[in-house]
Amino acid sequence: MINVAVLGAAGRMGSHVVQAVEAADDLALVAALDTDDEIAAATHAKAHVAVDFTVPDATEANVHALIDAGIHAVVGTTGWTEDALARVDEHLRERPDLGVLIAPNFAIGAVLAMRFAAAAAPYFESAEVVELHHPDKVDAPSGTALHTARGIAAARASAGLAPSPDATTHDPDGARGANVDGVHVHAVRLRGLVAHEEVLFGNAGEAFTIRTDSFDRVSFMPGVLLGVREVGNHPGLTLGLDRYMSL
Ligand SMILES: NC(=O)C1=CN([C@@H]2O[C@H](COP(=O)(O)OP(=O)(O)OC[C@H]3O[C@@H](n4cnc5c(N)ncnc54)[C@H](OP(=O)(O)O)[C@@H]3O)[C@@H](O)[C@H]2O)C=CC1
Ligand SMILES: O=C(O)C1=N[C@H](C(=O)O)C[C@H](O)C1
Repeated sequence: MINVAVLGAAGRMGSHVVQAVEAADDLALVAALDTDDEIAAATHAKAHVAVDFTVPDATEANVHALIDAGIHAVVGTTGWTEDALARVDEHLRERPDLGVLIAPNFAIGAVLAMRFAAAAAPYFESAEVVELHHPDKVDAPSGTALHTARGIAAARASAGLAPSPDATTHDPDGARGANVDGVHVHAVRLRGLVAHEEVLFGNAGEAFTIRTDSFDRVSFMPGVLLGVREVGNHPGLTLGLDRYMSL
């Protein structure tokens, strides 16, 4: 039995994780924590793994506290910077027995979309990312879109591709979106949506589109549970659920 604590348990994602853990025969929910609760409560409850779906401003401090407490961490919260990831990596050197998984998206379709986008990237002159989310989301672009764009940019760089063609010289209102390592990323916020992404590739005379849709937050739960079950077998810092899958 794996004892699980959920941080952000009252939130949109955390409340789904609480239900998914409670429904799993091999997992025990031992702590459901939210704002103002101390990580110490997870220690007292003998948690082996903590799942963090909180807010970008809180998640790094939570992960450091979990490492200090000797608890594996599965993190879905977005907003991680390269510097913050480096600090977690450094901290984990003090605890080589612990695993921390930080994944921008736990939906299987989104994990595959990120991998497929990186695989397709060397073969197209143009690439852009459009992410579409519910309007209560606090960060933009989404963590998934950032990861997707960085993967495309790295694959293009490895293949020696020139920048995507773009004649724009006048864009006073930022209509071309965010520029993530040379890949333009556009964020839509619309009531009725949950989490969606399109990756657009173009060559002369053709287009290739990858699209992933999470219509319901239940779509993230199989990936979260995979992370909970596997994090103890993967010491150190892991970025992306694909690292736990045979892809
Ligand atoms: N990786 C993935 O697959 C997915 C990632 N996400 C990401 O997960 C995060 C959460 O999303 P969502 O559930 O929609 O957001 P919510 O705002 O619904 O939930 C966040 C919860 O965390 C609570 N909280 C804030 N600070 C702390 C803290 N220090 N300790 C414990 N709890 C805290 C909030 O309380 P309060 O409201 O009082 O501040 C709230 O209940 C976002 O970064 C989002 O991008 C979302 C979906 C999928
Ligand atoms: O806030 C959300 O809802 C989501 N956040 C994650 C992100 O920023 O990529 C994952 C998913 O897109 C849902």
